[in-house]
Amino acid sequence: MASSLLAVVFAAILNIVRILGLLVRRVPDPRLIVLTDWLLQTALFVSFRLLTHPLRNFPGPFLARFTHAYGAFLVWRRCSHLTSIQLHKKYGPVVRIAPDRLIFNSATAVQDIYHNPRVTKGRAYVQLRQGGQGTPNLFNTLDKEEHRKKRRIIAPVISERSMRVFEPDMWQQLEAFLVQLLQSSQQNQFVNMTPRCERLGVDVVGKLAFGYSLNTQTEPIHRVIVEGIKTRSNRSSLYFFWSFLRVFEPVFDWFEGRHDLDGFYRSVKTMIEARMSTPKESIHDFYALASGDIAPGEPGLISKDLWAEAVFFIAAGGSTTSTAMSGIFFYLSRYPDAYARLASEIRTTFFSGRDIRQGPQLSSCKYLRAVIEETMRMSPSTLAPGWREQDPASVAAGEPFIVDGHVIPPGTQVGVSTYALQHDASYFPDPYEFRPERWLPTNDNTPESDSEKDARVLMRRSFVPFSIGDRSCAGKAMAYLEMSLTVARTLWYFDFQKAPGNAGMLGGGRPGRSDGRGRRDEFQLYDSIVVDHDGPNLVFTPRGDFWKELEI
Ligand code: HEM
Repeated sequence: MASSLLAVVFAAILNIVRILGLLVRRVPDPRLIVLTDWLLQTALFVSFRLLTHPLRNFPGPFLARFTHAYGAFLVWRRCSHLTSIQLHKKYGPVVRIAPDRLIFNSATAVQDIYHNPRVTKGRAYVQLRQGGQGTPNLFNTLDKEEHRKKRRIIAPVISERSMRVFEPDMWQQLEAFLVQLLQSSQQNQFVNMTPRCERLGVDVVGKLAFGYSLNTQTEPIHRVIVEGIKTRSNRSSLYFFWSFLRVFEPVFDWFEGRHDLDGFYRSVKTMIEARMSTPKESIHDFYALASGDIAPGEPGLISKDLWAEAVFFIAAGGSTTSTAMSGIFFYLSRYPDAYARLASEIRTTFFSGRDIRQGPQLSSCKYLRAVIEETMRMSPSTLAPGWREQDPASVAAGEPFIVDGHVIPPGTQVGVSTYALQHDASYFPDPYEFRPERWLPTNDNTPESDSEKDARVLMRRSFVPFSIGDRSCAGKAMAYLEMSLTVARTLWYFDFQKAPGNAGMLGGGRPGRSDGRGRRDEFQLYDSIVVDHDGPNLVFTPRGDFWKELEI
């Protein structure tokens, strides 16, 4: 109320100043008038933001109070996850990172934001629609009822049950991955795991989405999908933070070209068209399971709904798992004890590489699960906070929205940096140490004390790589299956270590850097909607004659 009153007063002052400006137009130098007008407007704007903005009492960098440019600059430098740790150290568990955005860093805030029926996705997600206004998909729908409907349609495609039917297709793609590793090992070449895992991820999701063999692992034709996903993601992450930047789209096109983006869209179109000409029920895929509810379009045309879901599905399923898998290979090549323990678990649980399938034996590999979780803790596949805001229905009902004890004004977007939270020493002691054991029960038989139990519960609640609540990842079962099969089968057929010399350093930090990238044994991530990375470079050696099982 007070702030709207002040806004009216400021507007009145501004108008008086403008009228005065008109009156003095006889002054010979009009530049002076423009300058005075501009200075006054700026002074009024700054005073308004400092004195009356509903978020004025939240701490944060001075510039972030006035403009989204501060946060957008961090996104552009691809380091906002690293900076959020520094900001939380400086300002505490809540930081104002933009005029209308707050980031939090506590287990309580995670529950208050992501597990809260009064909350919906923030309006920033509209920027993740094609062109910033296109048809909403499951991921960027804001309306809760519309989201529920979409989720009911798509969740069965990637459920645990669906994965039982889909596993042979995943297996086939994984076989190609292993054969490629074998060939590199026979040619004594080291392997950069980032492109290998990216191509595996895309091939798997292409099969699941439209029963289509993209074969990016073995042929170059559709590899542009991987680059296209990255280009789209880099731009979207800027718009996700500051929608104004979309006006520069033609400039980005001019500098970067649209080759990758157009190639990505062309490949998706090829897949959909090929699938639409095949009988629907003949393949177990997204198209067969979901196209009854998502109108596929007139014969020969792809509907906007199907297109929006397909573009997201390919990107979500293809890139996230590849980040986690590259991270797992990175950490195993740096931590010999973890490598030895995991290799021993895999090699004693199964009798042959052919037995490594979904089921109780794979589930019994507790250390494998711990390695996956520890990797996703240290190097989560999504770095940008998932922005949320109070649902309009809750605002209309006059309900309060409280996060970690703070009353959040309507229209404010709030989020948690998964990276910062998962590196908070109060939840994860020695947060930069890769220690899968933290996810396992202790071996000794001494019962857990109350404080140990509390610490374990708190650690679990602060581990959120898939997010939580009704907008959490729908593809979790698929992701765990893909990561488990890939790592277990690789360790069955091969031993690996980091490449010798400088090549072996790829993927790690550079000692001496003070920007959060100074840790040699931390897998370096570059912030974007789809996280970017490079490496590790690894040398593979086949184990005995086990490789002969592979279908070359
Ligand atoms: C390690 C692998 C993965 C990680 C860490 C991950 C993480 C996430 C996160 C954090 C979200 C919520 C994002 C937000 O709120 O902005 C999300 C949403 C989603 N993910 Fe994943 N994801 C992974 C793999 C997959 C896979 C393989 C699929 C399957 C194609 C998938 C499908 C989805 C879908 C459909 C949503 C939207 C859910 C909704 O809004 O209802 N994800 N994922």
